[in-house]
Amino acid sequence: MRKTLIAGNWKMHGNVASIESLVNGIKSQLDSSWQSDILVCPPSIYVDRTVQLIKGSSIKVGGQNLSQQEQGAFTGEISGDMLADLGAEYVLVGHSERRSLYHESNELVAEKFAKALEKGLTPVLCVGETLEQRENDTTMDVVKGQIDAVIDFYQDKTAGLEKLGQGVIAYEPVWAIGTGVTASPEQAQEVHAAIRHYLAEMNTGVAEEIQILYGGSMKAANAEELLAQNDIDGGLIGGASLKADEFIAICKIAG
Ligand SMILES: O=C(CO)COP(=O)(O)O
Repeated sequence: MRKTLIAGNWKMHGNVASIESLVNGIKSQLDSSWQSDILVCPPSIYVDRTVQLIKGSSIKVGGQNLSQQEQGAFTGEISGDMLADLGAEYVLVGHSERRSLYHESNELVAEKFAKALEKGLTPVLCVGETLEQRENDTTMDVVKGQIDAVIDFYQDKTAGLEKLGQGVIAYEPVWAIGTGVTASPEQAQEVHAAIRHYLAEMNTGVAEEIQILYGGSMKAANAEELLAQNDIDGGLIGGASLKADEFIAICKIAG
């Protein structure tokens, strides 16, 4: 039975005061009977503070990105060790904004995925197609390519699949991110099921167990329908995760 994961990606938003009020707002409304995991991914500079703020609650903290490098002369980069050192448990890799704005290739994202695992962090591999790719009917080719790169990073396919299975996948259609246009529950479920089917052809255990989150304009008003789909195991939420009441409403639906 896959556990639901509700994750907030705060992107480059917030300051000390707003993050304090956001975390306290979420914390104060948590219900200990909820079965889902709750994760927040602040900007890296606020990871430390967020970890302090969530203390005493079940909320987990993740980074939004990490370097594929171990350490050294890489000005401006954040290593997996640093995130883990501060108490982060997860890290996003390959968010579409990183892929498009910072030219992160599938291969680079695979390196980051591997580095995260090596450091004891759970990588959340973000995958998804642009509107043009969807219109050209290449959604699954794109998504498979993004997943294959992670598997192929390892010596053999069996090891690669096992490593992939230690992470989380987030399907985030680029056309639905920050646009207010959500994939319909059917559209999202179709891709989630296709991802699971693709993995099942290679390793049924990994396919059954891996959490596949949906991301792209998810909010309290559409979360119920999306989370009701068989292959949607949670959400990766941007804008709606910046408001405590809205985020908590989604967590409550996930229950
Ligand atoms: O990119 C996202 C989460 O990583 C989704 O962002 P929005 O929820 O703002 O569309």
